[in-house]
Amino acid sequence: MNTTPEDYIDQLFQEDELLLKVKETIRQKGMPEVSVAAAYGRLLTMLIRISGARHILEIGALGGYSGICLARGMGDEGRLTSLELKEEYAALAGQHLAEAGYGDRVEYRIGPAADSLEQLKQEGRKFDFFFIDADKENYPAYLEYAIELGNPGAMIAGDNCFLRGRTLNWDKNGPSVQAVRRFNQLIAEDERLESTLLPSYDGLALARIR
Ligand SMILES: C[S@@+](CC[C@H](N)C(=O)[O-])C[C@H]1O[C@@H](n2cnc3c(N)ncnc32)[C@H](O)[C@@H]1O
Repeated sequence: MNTTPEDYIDQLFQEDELLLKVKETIRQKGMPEVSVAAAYGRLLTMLIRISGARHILEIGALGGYSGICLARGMGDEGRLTSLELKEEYAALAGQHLAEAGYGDRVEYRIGPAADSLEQLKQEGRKFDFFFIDADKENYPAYLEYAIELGNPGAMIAGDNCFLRGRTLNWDKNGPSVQAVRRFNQLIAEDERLESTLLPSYDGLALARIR
């Protein structure tokens, strides 16, 4: 009997108690169970640690699972800014980040991420690492903002590039599918980026701003 590479990896690497608790709370509250795959969460921690990123921007907080993974890679100077549409989700994420020990190093901005991104741009804020994981129709716009708000050498990660197979199914052409295809194409072709796309789980785009 064969197992998938993803199941094999998930069995090898166990999530710690706090991350399991975040997932359980999301389940109990009836929130969407769409936290980043555990293996990609670990990858985010590693990328932030390796790159030394200090100013980190997350788009889509949910219950704080990826926020904890991002924060775990930060050094003492690291700060996480997280954009979330729903106030109750941001509150829960903030609670979990506090439990993880990062309560004083995370800022939540509530409302449509496009508005918060414009506000951050007006404030002249710059970031070293972006994790894009919110409404798919705005992925191309979020990528453009990330390039504008990124310091040279900043990294961009974007989750769900395959939309559970819909991106790869040419019979599917809804607005989210078209937007994610456009995002993937920009990731591949934009000359301001060096980039790749990891094919496991739901697909993770990785780029570095030149
Ligand atoms: C896939 S979940 C994020 C999961 C989270 N990054 C994690 O892995 O733990 C997407 C989140 O984006 C939020 N969201 C949806 N549309 C948004 C928008 N226009 N602006 C900001 N956040 C949005 C949703 O409320 C949801 O919490």
